[in-house]
Amino acid sequence: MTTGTTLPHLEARAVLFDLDGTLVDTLPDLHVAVCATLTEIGRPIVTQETTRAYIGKGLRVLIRRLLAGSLAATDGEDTPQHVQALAAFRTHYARENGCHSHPYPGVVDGLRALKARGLALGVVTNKPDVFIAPLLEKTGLSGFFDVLVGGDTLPRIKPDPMPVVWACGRLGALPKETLFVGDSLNDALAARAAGCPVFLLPYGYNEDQDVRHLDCDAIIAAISDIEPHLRTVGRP
Ligand SMILES: O=C(O)COP(=O)(O)O
Ligand SMILES: [Mg+2]
Repeated sequence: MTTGTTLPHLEARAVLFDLDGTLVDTLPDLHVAVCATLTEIGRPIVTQETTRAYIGKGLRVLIRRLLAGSLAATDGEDTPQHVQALAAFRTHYARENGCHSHPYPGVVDGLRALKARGLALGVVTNKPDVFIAPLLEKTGLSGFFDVLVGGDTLPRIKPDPMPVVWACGRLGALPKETLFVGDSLNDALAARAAGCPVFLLPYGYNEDQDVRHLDCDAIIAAISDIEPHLRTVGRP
């Protein structure tokens, strides 16, 4: 793993981005929707730091963790209360999505620079599909991406490599020519298993862990740090 000025130079045709915690700081929206959901089902609200720790493995796991009050609660059967909480969250988040969220510093400039170089760009997120386009629209990021893969596009989500491999295929690029940029273990595992080089950002949500301990090719400070370090193979 390298940081700062010692970033590796990569040859790339395409760049895939995680969404929550990488391109957009969505925690404020998610937290308002989490608290509204807990209130609706008669549970005490949680702190924003708890919501931050529970984000990452998709909506179903977020709800499981909230109802169990534990980061470890990732598997199991859905009870009627899970089903009720999931439905409530979808309603509340549809209202809040994009209202209090902002792209991180360097995102717009960084995406513009990559686009100007002719690279194909995509998003691979565990966020449910229905929320992706409205969020990109409200945060001024729609129009940059050639493919969007969400939490229900395919049978598997990150950390499985399936959505990453599929997105590479849609962009006409081999995984080894596609840089994956994310903020979490789910991203690093999915991208590595797919065969992509991986850059991670330290400012996002990584289920309470420090990304600096993860297997990646570089930790970068901002999306605008990427373009100077890419050699373009050519647009597919
Ligand atoms: O919805 C989540 O759990 C996380 O979404 P992400 O994959 O964009 O970080
Ligand atoms: Mg993320």
